[in-house]
Amino acid sequence: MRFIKGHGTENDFVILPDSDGGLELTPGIVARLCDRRAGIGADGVLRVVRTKAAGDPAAEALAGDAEWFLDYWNADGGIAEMCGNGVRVFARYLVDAGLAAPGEWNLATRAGLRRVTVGVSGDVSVDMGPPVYQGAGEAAVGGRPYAGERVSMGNPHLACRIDEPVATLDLTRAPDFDSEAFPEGVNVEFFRPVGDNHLEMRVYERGSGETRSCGTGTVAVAAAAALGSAQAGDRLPQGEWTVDVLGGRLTVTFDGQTSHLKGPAVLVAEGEIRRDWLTAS
Ligand SMILES: N[C@@H](CCC[C@H](N)C(=O)O)C(=O)O
Repeated sequence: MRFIKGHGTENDFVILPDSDGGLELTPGIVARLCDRRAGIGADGVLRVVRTKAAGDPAAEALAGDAEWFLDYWNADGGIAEMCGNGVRVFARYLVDAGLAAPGEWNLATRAGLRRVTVGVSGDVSVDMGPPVYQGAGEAAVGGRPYAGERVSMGNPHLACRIDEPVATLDLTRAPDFDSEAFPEGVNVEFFRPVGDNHLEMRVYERGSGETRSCGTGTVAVAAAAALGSAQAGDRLPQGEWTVDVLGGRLTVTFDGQTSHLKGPAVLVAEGEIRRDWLTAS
């Protein structure tokens, strides 16, 4: 099985090319691939499959609008609806492999279509869709409660504004959250304003633990920070936000209708996964 290793602001992925959908990926295989000591190591797996061969009727319904489907898996083997950094790295891979031309086109994800803008090299940007505000929520770290804003970016987020530097948080263990509010689990972000439209953020991802970046989380915190500037009701924010994560810097732009995420998407290595390792229990 061929693989490529890539990352977006150090949110890292094992990319598995599977154009015609022959690969039988299981939660166990994904967890082993993502294992940082006994596997390749990653925050998640991106299976690259033609939308019409995705093996998922909801995805295949998007085949007329997007040639490729992002089949995203978290490091623990769970599936997620969307991955903002993953989409960007996936697009970089498609262009690098000659499977898509540089330019602007749709990708299919479990959260629907996402439009990417990708050149021959450099940053990749993606239309992430409008953030969906879902009201207040709460998480706790080491027994200390943090109030946050629930935001859906296709996947669930709780964006908690804090006053102290994010470096002071201990995220070695998963934050506690209300499982009735988040029956499917949640990605929990902690952010602090550090300048005009400028935030720092750390994230504890559902299914992956603390990661060095999260694209959907970045948009969620910018949306939560912008909430005060949005008018009550159905208006969405406008403006550009810089979000510093442990692995670098991302830019989030709101135009009153949707959100765009822009940042680096880097391919690092490629190789073969040994069949004997893959089939060993
Ligand atoms: N790192 C990703 C988000 C990956 C999915 C997330 N862990 C979930 O379960 O929803 C990003 O860049 O958005």
